[in-house]
Amino acid sequence: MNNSLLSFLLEMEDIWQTTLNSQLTTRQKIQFQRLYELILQGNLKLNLTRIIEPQDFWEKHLWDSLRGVVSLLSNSHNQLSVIDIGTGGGFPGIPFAIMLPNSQVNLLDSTQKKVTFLTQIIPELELHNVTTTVGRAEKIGHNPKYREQYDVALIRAVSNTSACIEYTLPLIKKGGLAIIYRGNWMDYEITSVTGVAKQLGGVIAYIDKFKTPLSQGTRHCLYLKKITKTSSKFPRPIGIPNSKPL
Ligand SMILES: C[S@@+](CC[C@H](N)C(=O)[O-])C[C@H]1O[C@@H](n2cnc3c(N)ncnc32)[C@H](O)[C@@H]1O
Repeated sequence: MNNSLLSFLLEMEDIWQTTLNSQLTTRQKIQFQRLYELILQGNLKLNLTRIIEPQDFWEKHLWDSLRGVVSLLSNSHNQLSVIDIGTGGGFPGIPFAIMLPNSQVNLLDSTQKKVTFLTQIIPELELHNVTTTVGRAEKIGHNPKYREQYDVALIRAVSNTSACIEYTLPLIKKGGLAIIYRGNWMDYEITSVTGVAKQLGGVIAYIDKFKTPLSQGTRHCLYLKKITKTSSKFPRPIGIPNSKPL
């Protein structure tokens, strides 16, 4: 077994604790190590990620995935229903599920091969709180099995912000939270984002700006709260939210 991530996790324990408000159990450390190994194996066939060095994996996949949900991590008993839209190799959804085992996480991706891979690795990670769905956010957003069913929708590196809002808000319940992971953010974007959120029944609750702890990369997370039901005209048909942002 290649233990390189595990030893890095141990080295970084203090940073993890202070920046992510949480401590890892032995089980969680082993799950992260196994996830790392499985992603490296998966990469041989599927183009899952270019982030493969242990430090980069720790910072850009594990830490970054969890920094966006830091306010939820301090209570490991949280029982939330969560969807990760465009999850790819399982980020941020799998780290979330490892840290919050009482929450239910649905990993959604439009690429069958990626979802097949995820379905295979979930039992290997001994995760009992994760399901997978293959499909487009534009389509499942109209399916009553998924529409307005989630407390939290996560979305990282999937599309422009307007499309991310159109993908997430229809899927969350009134009172739920959409968390949109971003690199850079310009203050002038607030006007258009406020307008798009309003059309979908949401408001901006908070915009968090932070730096990653090792490479000091700038990150932003947008937290949108859903305050009214989303109109049935959203999401628009496949491809439209991305090509014709609201
Ligand atoms: C760049 S990857 C990001 C993966 C992961 N979220 C991460 O941050 O590492 C984008 C993923 O979104 C998926 N995707 C893009 N548009 C989608 C849509 N409309 N519905 C569902 N999945 C989508 C793609 O198949 C791809 O796996």
